[in-house]
Formats: sequence, structure tokens, C-alpha cells
Amino acid sequence: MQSNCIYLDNNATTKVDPEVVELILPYLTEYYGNPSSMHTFGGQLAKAVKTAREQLAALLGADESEIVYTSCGTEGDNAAIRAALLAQPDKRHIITTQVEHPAVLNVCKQLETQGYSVTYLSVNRQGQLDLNELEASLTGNTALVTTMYANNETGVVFPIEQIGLRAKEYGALFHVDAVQAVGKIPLNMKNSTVDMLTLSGHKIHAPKGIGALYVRRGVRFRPFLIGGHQERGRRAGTENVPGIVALGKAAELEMLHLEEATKRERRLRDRLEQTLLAQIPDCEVNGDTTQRLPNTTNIGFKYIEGEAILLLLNKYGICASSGSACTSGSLEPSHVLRAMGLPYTTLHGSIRFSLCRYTTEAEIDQVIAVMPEIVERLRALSPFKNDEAGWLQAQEQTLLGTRG
Ligand SMILES: Cc1ncc(COP(=O)(O)O)c(C=O)c1O
Ligand code: FES
Repeated sequence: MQSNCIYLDNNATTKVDPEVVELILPYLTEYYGNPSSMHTFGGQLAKAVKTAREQLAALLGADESEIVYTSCGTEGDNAAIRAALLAQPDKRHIITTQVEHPAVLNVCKQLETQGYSVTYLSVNRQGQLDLNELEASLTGNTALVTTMYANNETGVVFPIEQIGLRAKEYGALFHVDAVQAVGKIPLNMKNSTVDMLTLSGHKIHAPKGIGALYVRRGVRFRPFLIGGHQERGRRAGTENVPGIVALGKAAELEMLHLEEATKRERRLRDRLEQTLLAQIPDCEVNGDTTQRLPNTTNIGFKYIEGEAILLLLNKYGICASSGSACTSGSLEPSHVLRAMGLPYTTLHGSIRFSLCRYTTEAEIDQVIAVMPEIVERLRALSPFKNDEAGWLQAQEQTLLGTRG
């Protein structure tokens, strides 16, 4: 198995911090008890679970009683949406956006088949919402507004508090999928309109299989997983103790590094982006560059296929992605970039680079060194170089063929 690469796909998942690994090893070996047990061997682990809860609460500016551990971001999103609807059985309307992660979009689509109506807010070319459209969609029947904090594909950040204020005016609950924002944007739930907020461990240098949902005190919450009394009856199932300990430590490290890492990642990301834009013709950044995560850039290279770029980057040991990991492999272009109304010529040739605190100057140099040549090589092979109409026709035929 390959283990060494230039890893610029941190929005898909991150490396577990070595400090986190070291801390959790005893919880995988010696301390295997059940935190709910009466005996000391198991019961002592409740303390570790509590410490992690405090660490996570500190990162969110929340109270520890407001943290519910989950298995992943997807579970957090599912649990929050279901809980909001169960708590308000008379309300049958949900507002979300066209650019959400499938963990929200596909839940909403299923709810439509169960008698709920869903408004999918549009975004503009920059990937930003129109708050007037949100206001016009809200009614007294709206149970929930659920939007992401930052987009996984473009890094575009939504004006969360402005959305929340409007939701509150209509008495709707407000859930935020902050899987991509946690650790990259300072958060303070104390002075916030957010009622529930999802996060995922594997995006912040903890392992896969652990996440959390913030539930504001006072928000009526009905559990998604029903069974035992764990998590104060809000999420049944024996706790993933090593995962929880890891998440707590990872949160502590995110807080410690946030300011300095954010600055560094922004500088490296901007250098990568600006150099590629200067050296490669016919390319552009997708999404609002003023309201954006510091670690993400999504660049559209006209007239070529993103997958072809990725394959060549892979030959140089560079990991990036087109769209998101969950949807890669499907031939459909990204629903996020489509919602932004990108032209077909760019839609298929878009690549996301996402950095983290381990990304080095030398790694960025390496990408800068190979990208112009990769794009030039692919464009030389492309029969449609500078031929918008030809490219468009070919893409349409491909799509028809795959659907056919
Ligand atoms: C915005 C967003 N929400 C939810 C998820 C799902 O998180 P998980 O992979 O932990 O289920 C992801 C993962 O890519 C994401 O980027
Ligand atoms: S890995 Fe991020 S979209 Fe699934």
C-alpha cells in the first residue's frame, strides 16, 4: 500500500495527528472497558469521555452538556434533521440549499417522499446564497433551515448568523453542517443563532468513525439511534471510547493551532492558486474568494477533464480531487459547480486542492512545477482546444451515452 504522497485532499479526509495516535493506543489495548460499567475498570473510562467532551466544547464555545457524540458527520446531519422534524410534528417544510453534502441532500429528498416539502435555495456564480430568496421561502410552516457552514468542494463560506437570524424570525430550528468549517474558522456557539451543528473527526486529524453533534441547551431533541441511555438518552450505543478520546485531543490541537495554521495555509493556498492562474491560460477559481476557507482552492481548467488531470497528478504522487470523494467515480459533473452555473467548458475540468497544517512549502512547489505541463499535455490531446461548441457537443453526447 502506498503511504507517502503529497496530500492535498484534506477536505476528503485528514491524517490522524501523531499525538492523537499515541494518546489513544492504550484505549485500544489495555483500557477496553465499557464506560457505563459499575466496576472501576470500565467506569474509569467515563472520565476520559468527559474530558474529551470538555475539549470539544471548548473548541465550539459550547457547554459540555450540549455535545452528543456520533459515528460520523453523516450521522450528525441525519440525526439533526430527524430530531428537528420529530420535535415539531405539525410543521412540514424544510429549507436547505442546492449545494449541500449528500448527507443532507439525500435525507431531504427522502423526506419529500414522506410528505415534507423542501426548498432548495439556489446559489449564484460565486456559490453564494441570496438571503432574499431565503426570506421569501420562510413561512410559519418551516420546521428547519439546514445549511452548510463551508462548502466541501469550493470552500465557500455561508453567512451563517444572517441565515440563523432569519430562521429565528419564523420560529424555525437552524442546523448547520460545519464538517468543513470546524478547525478552520473560529466558532462560538454561545453568541450564535445555531441550534444544532454537525462535525466529523476525520476532517480534523482524528480517526474515521467518530463525530459529534452540538445541540443547544433547550432545543427539544429526539434521538435518532434508540436503545440504551448513553449520551443522556440522545444517542444510544456503547461509546467509541478511543474515537472519543481522539476527537477531544484533536479538538484541543485544532484550537491550539487554529490561528497560526490558518495563516500558513492561506498563504500557501494563495501562492499555489495565484501561480497556477498566472502560468496556465484559460483557468479560473470557482467560488467566492472573499468568503472562503483558508485551505481550499477549486480551479477550473477549460477544455480538459478533471479526472485526466488527477490521474497525471497521481503519477507524480500528488493527491487532489475533482468534486468530492463521495461522488467521485460518477460521471455526472459536480452538483455544486452545476448549481453555480459554471459553463460546461469549465465544469468538467475542475480540481480541488485542500491543504492542512502539515502541508509544506516544498509540496506546493512540487505541484506548481508539474501542473502547467500536465494541463498543456492534456490540452494538446484535446480536439476541442478553444472550440467551445465542439466541446459542448462532445460532453452532451458522453452524458447521453452514460444515461442511455
Ligand atoms: C460538508 C460535509 N458534510 C458531511 C460530510 C460527511 O461526513 P462523514 O464523512 O464523517 O460522514 C462531509 C464529508 O465529506 C462533508 O464534507
Ligand atoms: S468525502 Fe467529502 S463529500 Fe464525501
